[in-house]
Amino acid sequence: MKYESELQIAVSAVRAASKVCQQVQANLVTAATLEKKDKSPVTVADFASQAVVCGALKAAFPGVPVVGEEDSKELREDEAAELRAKVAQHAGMSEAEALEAIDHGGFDPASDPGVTTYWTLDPIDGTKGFLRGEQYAVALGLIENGKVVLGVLGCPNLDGGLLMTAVRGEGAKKLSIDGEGTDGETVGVSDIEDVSQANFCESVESGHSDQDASVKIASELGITAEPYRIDSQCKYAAVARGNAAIYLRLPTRPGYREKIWDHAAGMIVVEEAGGTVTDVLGKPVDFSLGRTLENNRGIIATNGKFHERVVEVVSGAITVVD
Ligand SMILES: Nc1ncnc2c1ncn2[C@@H]1O[C@H](COP(=O)(O)OS(=O)(=O)O)[C@@H](OP(=O)(O)O)[C@H]1O
Ligand SMILES: [Mg+2]
Ligand SMILES: [Mg+2]
Ligand SMILES: [Mg+2]
Repeated sequence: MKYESELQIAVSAVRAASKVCQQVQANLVTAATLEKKDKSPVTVADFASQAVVCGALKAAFPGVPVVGEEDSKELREDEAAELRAKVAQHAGMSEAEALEAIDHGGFDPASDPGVTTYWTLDPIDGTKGFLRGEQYAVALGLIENGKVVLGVLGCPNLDGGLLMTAVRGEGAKKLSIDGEGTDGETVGVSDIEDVSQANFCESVESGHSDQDASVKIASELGITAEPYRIDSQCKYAAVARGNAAIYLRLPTRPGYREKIWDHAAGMIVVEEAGGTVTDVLGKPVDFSLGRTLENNRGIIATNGKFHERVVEVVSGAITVVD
């Protein structure tokens, strides 16, 4: 199999980071933090998760850079001493090791177009879901020449903890988050062919996807099922295993660019499960342009049976402003 050692390391790193996140969610997300809308639990988990994954990638593949969502700037400040200690404790590292590992994720592909192979990491995707005690994901993808070739998506709260993996051309698999190794059950998209019978998933947060537009689009497609709102790249997992046939992420404001780590792992999992992923205008998703998907707007993922029809209706229903 291709990418065998990359997959092995990625799976074990995402499993370890998922456990760190589960522990933080169990210990630090409380009724009091929910009440106060206190974001500190996710901050600890975000940094610790990035430290764990980047530490493992740096040890195994020192020459392959990582495009991670977080950096250690805030964590290095004097006022962050307490936070820094918590991060190191949850990551199981010294403070210096944790800071160094986090900064291994500081690569920007736009800064060096000669580098065409890199990892991209979202240490916690769906931070708002994490804080609500709901769904979130640890998402790691490997990019080569602008395309995702491998993805590992940890979904610690989905069905008691599952992990989806995909290697380009080799299908998508479902593994337990607590297990070992990389063997798993093959997953496949829904086989619904009539779009009116499909259901779609979207963000819980209305600021991340235009939920008013999705109501109109669903009605035009003849879809009557309620939207399935779920946080994070768990939406891609839902499409990959047939819980939803469509994922709509519709631009909410001009100027926003999707981040590569918000899509790499989820996208390859859906594609390898038999689905199709493009942006809202039907363009292929280009991961070669830096930390963002500069040339794409929004996302449409489907089971592949009526993708063009969905793109057509979405293109007619929304105006994409730069
Ligand atoms: N305006 C806008 N449009 C689109 N996307 C945005 C926007 N603002 C933020 N983000 C990114 O959304 C990521 C969270 O994704 P979801 O919407 O799937 O999850 S959630 O409903 O917020 O839980 C979230 O990822 P995390 O920061 O990792 O949680 C952001 O990178
Ligand atoms: Mg994210
Ligand atoms: Mg994140
Ligand atoms: Mg974020």
